[in-house]
Amino acid sequence: MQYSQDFKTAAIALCNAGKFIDSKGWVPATSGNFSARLPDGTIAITTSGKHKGHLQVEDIMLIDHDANSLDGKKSSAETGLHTTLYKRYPTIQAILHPHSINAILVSKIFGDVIVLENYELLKAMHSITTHETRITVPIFANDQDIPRLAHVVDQYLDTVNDCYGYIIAGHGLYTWGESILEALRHLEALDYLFDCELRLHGVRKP
Ligand SMILES: CSC[C@@H](O)[C@@H](O)C(=O)COP(=O)(O)O
Ligand SMILES: [Zn+2]
Repeated sequence: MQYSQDFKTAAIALCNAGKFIDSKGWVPATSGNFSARLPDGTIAITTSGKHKGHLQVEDIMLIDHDANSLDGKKSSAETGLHTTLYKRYPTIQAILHPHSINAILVSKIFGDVIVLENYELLKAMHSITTHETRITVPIFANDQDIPRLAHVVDQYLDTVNDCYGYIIAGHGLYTWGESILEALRHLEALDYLFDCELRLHGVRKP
């Protein structure tokens, strides 16, 4: 398979994102998956079962927007969650899914959603310009049936205007952005804000 320059650039950026995310302890074992949409609409995505902190360019593969492999490799088990988001949001170009402890703790403590408001760091989120903002991060029950889970997420997203990410209970966070860097910024900000809420609720020591 002859990969395009766009693919190679995205693959290197996803590998580097993985190193950073792993340095935070957010992708233990072989957990997590990442993707980036290329200008021609195809998607560079992590192959299944690799350690996401030690990714090599060969661990990134190419799929079409319906999740079909274009290079014969096996994509993430959660590919359907990525393609559903790309179909819904034409402007997003990257999706990151870590298994961060804070996201998991949040899902054990809060109910169907966690609300984040009056934090300066909310301005790290796309198009938010003031701390006087409230964002809602929904929490969905985990499900090994990915098409069914993708449908539940998609139905929820039909009902809201802005959404920066969602938590799968006991599992991890999905977040996205208009670039890999923006998705990384959203991930780091959300994890920090989850940490604030967990400390407020006495789950973590201040
Ligand atoms: C190591 S368990 C984690 C997996 O079940 C899954 O949730 C995950 O995030 C990674 O799956 P992958 O197929 O490598 O993309
Ligand atoms: Zn996962």
